[in-house]
Amino acid sequence: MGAIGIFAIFLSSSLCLYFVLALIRFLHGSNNDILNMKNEAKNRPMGLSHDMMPKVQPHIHLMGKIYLQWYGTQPQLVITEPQLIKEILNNRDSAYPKEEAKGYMKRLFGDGLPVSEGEKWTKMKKLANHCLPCREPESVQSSFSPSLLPFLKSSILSWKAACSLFRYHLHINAARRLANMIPTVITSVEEMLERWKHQEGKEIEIFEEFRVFTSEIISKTAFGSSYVEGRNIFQMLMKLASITATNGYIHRFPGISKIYKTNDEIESEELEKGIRQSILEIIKKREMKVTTREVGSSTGDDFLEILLKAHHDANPSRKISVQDMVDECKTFYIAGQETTTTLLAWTVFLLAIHTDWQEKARKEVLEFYGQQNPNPDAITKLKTLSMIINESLRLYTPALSILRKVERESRLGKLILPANLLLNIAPLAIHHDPQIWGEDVHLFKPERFSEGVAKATNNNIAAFFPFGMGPRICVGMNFATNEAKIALSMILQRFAFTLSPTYVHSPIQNFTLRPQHGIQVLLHSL
Ligand code: HEM
Repeated sequence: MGAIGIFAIFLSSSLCLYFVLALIRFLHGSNNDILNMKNEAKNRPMGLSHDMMPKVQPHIHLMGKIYLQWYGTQPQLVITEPQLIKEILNNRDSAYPKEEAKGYMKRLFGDGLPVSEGEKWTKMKKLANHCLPCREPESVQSSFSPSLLPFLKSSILSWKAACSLFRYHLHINAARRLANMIPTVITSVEEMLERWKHQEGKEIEIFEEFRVFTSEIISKTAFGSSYVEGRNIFQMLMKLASITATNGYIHRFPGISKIYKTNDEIESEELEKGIRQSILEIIKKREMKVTTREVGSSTGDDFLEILLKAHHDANPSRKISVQDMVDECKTFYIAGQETTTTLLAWTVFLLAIHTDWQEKARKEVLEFYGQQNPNPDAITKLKTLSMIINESLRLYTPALSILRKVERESRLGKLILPANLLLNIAPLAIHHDPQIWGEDVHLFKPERFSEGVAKATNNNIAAFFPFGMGPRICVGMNFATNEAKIALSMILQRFAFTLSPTYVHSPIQNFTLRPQHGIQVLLHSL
């Protein structure tokens, strides 16, 4: 039968594994090992050591770079082999779809874009791409009407021409969206930096600062409302995300929640209802604005406006429901804010330690804008800042897990995977693999990216994928990196910063990879 057959049988005896893993967990300590690391934090160097990854969960090493761990009540394969990752994420036969959201994940995302599949996903992705500065090859295919596709593909020339035309349209569209978002981002950075002025020479906690900032940006650009209006939703979503993160790996017998609900389950249900109610109010307000709007005036084509238009679309195949609108609003709040906050906070942290790179980045910013505000043209040319952001995304990858399931029995490399097996792709582990990045993998060296991502990864696209890859690549990738570049440029123009002696290094997994005790820096006006 061979190793492959034995492996398949091994996986199917899931109940047996449940007890094995429970025992390992008992022997190794709690499932919150990474959370418990704070006690050792003071003695730890300022990095993320490779051995932190396996410690996230008790696991069994299966073969090569494949591990087995337990997710809730299901076994999960943790894959840290780039070749296999590429195969999974680029698969186009629906062999590795997203797992249907259940329990806490369902309450958090509903059936929104990150968890939906099939036609619904295509429809929602188109809507999201419509309002964010994006560029992804998948859009080429999905943007032509299905009835036109056979005609366009009938000749290689007409297909190539259609793709070029579409790419040009995307380029113009992306540039327009970037130009649209810049004034909003600049205003919010200015407000944040105005607060910072009064902290000259004092300590400031930047994770919280960036949380407020990114919340405001996503509110304004996606919903046209202010952060204050959305504050309640944010607080509830953050609480729900935190409960989801802590409960993700907790073992409960299937169906037990129907008989007995934990405090977290009760609280998460209430949060879900509260979030839905608040989002419905924002939608209602906007709907009233739209109906009473004077002819010719517009609140722009922000995401909410695009969702509302789709909700009222006369064509049933394009129409979306009220629940779809709520789910997508939640997605934008959660996916758009938490990840970008993490990126900004760890980048400032790294620059606060590596003041030589802080100086280099400042020099570049001053060369491009002087004391002027960032402009679309210069933003795309900030090479040093892009290298720094990439290195920050490599060392402190915000999204720790990319989850898929095996739809039907499939061959992956040398393995035959049984249907319904969960796959956990771990970008952080790949980004910290010394075999890919060299022995200095844990060091902050933005120069790795001086000749682009392809060169840094030896053309191995699956060696660096902080935004995922393939059809499900992040729709907010350009939005997030542009937002980060604008904020960092404006900070560098006005302040020098160093790490405060009170800072305790303790990165934890709580939905994203975040600093458990915040990041304290000392500000010096320039
Ligand atoms: C530094 C910032 C960000 C990081 C690191 C990040 C990371 C990711 C990753 C890894 C995925 C792929 C998940 C998968 O394949 O299962 C993803 C998907 C997604 N992201 Fe982001 N993201 C960021 C910012 C944003 C922003 C600003 C938005 C929205 C405004 C956003 C919206 C989404 C959505 C809707 C998806 C689902 C796409 C799909 O399933 O087709 N993200 N993101």
